[in-house]
Amino acid sequence: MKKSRDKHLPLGEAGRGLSIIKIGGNVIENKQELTKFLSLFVKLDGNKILVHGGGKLATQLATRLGIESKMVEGRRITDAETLKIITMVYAGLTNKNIVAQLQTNNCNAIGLSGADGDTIQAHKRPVKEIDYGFAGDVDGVNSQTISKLLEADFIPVFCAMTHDGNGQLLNTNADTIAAEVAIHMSSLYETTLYYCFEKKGVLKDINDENSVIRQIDNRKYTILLNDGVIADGMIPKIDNCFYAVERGVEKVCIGHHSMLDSKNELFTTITL
Ligand SMILES: Nc1ncnc2c1ncn2[C@@H]1O[C@H](COP(=O)(O)OP(=O)(O)O)[C@@H](O)[C@H]1O
Ligand SMILES: CC(=O)N[C@@H](CCC(=O)OP(=O)(O)O)C(=O)O
Repeated sequence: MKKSRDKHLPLGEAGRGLSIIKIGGNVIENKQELTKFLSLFVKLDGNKILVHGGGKLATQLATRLGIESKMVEGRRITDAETLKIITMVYAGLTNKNIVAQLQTNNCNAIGLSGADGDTIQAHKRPVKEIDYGFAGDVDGVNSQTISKLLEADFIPVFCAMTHDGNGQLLNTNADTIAAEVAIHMSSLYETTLYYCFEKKGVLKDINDENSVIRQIDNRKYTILLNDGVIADGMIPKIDNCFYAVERGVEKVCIGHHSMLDSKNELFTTITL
């Protein structure tokens, strides 16, 4: 168990474990899956934090409003109109629905964007070859504030939004938010980060649901990338996993949300 590096925290509290779970659009949009996930989430022992995406729903709403969604390498180009849509979808509809559902399960969830309690500070991504618009790169996470919420028995539920401290909300990928929160919280808690998605883990054969690769280290990752086994959204996801492990997160897993059930051992663990 890690000891607290913070003098203000009671040691007993700070030394406990913390689970950070990220869910994406495929879980959020499927009512039955979301309910199943949330019932597993509430049963998890110890401190916990939920981070959710919802990119698919934002794309659907944008289409209905006649706004085209542009993605580059899995990241949304966020112009002023798109920022309004994602604020409504992520910080509004999705976040509040999840919080309300958790409340029905006796789980005292509190919905947050990075602006709430100044929990996640970011800056607008500088324009290089691509102008991502109002996309935020994370500068810092206020682990003290988040820890105070945990100590007060709140369950933080983060959406995929940060702020720049000058009144500007920014769109930040939910996988990145989960990694950054996990990294900063790992100085106070023994932290495990779970990336939940619709498959059982990183698959050797994308068409074979049971071909889960149980462990991926740096060397194996390079081989899998070269062989084209890992592609699309899985590349930035695994990059986030390595980023988190390299910076002190104890354990990082990718799999179906059923991996939160201690009886299920089929998922992927990322190690250095
Ligand atoms: N080897 C692989 N194993 C599992 N999924 C993979 C693999 N390679 C690519 N993928 C794709 O990565 C996707 C997950 O990334 P993404 O869509 O960004 O996740 P999320 O649902 O968390 O937003 C999967 O839906 C799958 O299509
Ligand atoms: C900058 C950026 O790309 N942000 C993401 C945030 C939502 C997200 O990450 O949703 P999923 O986890 O469901 O994919 C987006 O707008 O799509």
